[in-house]
Amino acid sequence: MRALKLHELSLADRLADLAVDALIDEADLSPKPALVDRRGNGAHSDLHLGLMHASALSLWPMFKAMAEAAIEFDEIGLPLREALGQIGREGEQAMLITTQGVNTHRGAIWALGLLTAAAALQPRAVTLTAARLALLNDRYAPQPLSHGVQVAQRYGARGAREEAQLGFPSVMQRGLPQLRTSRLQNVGEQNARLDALLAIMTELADTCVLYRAGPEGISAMQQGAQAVLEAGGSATLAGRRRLHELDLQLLALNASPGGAADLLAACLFIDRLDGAL
Ligand SMILES: CC(C)(COP(=O)(O)OP(=O)(O)OC[C@H]1O[C@@H](n2cnc3c(N)ncnc32)[C@H](O[C@H]2O[C@H](COP(=O)(O)OP(=O)(O)OP(=O)(O)O)[C@@H](O)[C@H]2O)[C@@H]1O)[C@@H](O)C(=O)NCCC(=O)NCCS
Ligand SMILES: Nc1ncnc2[nH]cnc12
Repeated sequence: MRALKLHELSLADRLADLAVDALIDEADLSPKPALVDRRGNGAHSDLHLGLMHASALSLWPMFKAMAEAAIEFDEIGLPLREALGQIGREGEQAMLITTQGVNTHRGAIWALGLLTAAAALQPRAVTLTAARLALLNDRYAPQPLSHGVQVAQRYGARGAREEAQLGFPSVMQRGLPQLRTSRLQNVGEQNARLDALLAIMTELADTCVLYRAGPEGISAMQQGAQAVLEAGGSATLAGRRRLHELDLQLLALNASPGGAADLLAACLFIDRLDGAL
């Protein structure tokens, strides 16, 4: 039988591949502070690396369907936004069936879902297009008292919704420039990705951290990440020591930066779009 060549895959297939690859690469990256990685479960009792992989793979049909919806509707508007919401909710159900009820990738469904659709629609203006989609109000979205909503009420924090509506500033202004700067310094790809994650953590109001550890957790995350970068980044001995300290500090606070992890996956996805389409 003739082997299928990569360029014979449809655009939607390739975007879904890129999104799942980004999620798996994020999960595998180690050592991430207090997050699930190759070393262990971080600050999570119900997550492990195999579950993160299975969850990422379960989302492939959802990402493909989001890209196909964007191609079919072919314009930014409420019909596409509401179709994406419906596909996202179904994807969330598929994830929960795979993980037996554990929330592995809720934030990633939101961020990477919007970016996948945006890449299918406007490959030259992906984050702007994703932001315009995120600004549209899906009339069928449920309004649960999520952790994000609870910490928004308590601390006025801006969460996943606003990050997308603003065009992913944590990725575009922090993560992606750091990823590329670290690569230019020849620190190795894994260290460049760790540095990108740390750069995202320096300013993010991660609602997972806020919910679990309040403003103290956010300060520990932001200042600790900054300290690693100022010490020379994760490829240096001084930076590694700071990274280890940050890991211990976040574990002691039970503070898991799950939102930052999702945004690292978004960063890897956007990085790879160049040249892949
Ligand atoms: C619009 C939504 C994003 C909902 O937003 P909201 O803030 O109301 O909802 P949350 O349920 O709190 O989820 C947001 C998830 O986004 C990630 N995140 C956190 N902070 C940020 C940030 N500043 N910027 C970007 N992304 C951020 C984070 O996801 C990761 O953490 C998950 C674990 O979270 P947590 O809830 O704390 O943990 P649990 O296991 O549930 O509890 P404990 O362990 O603490 O006991 C993990 O999954 C990561 O992915 C936030 O969780 C959008 O999601 C939405 O509308 N959803 C409804 C369904 C839908 O329509 N979907 C389709 C949309 S196209
Ligand atoms: N590696 C990870 N660990 C814990 N929560 C996450 N959410 C997304 N990626 C994660």
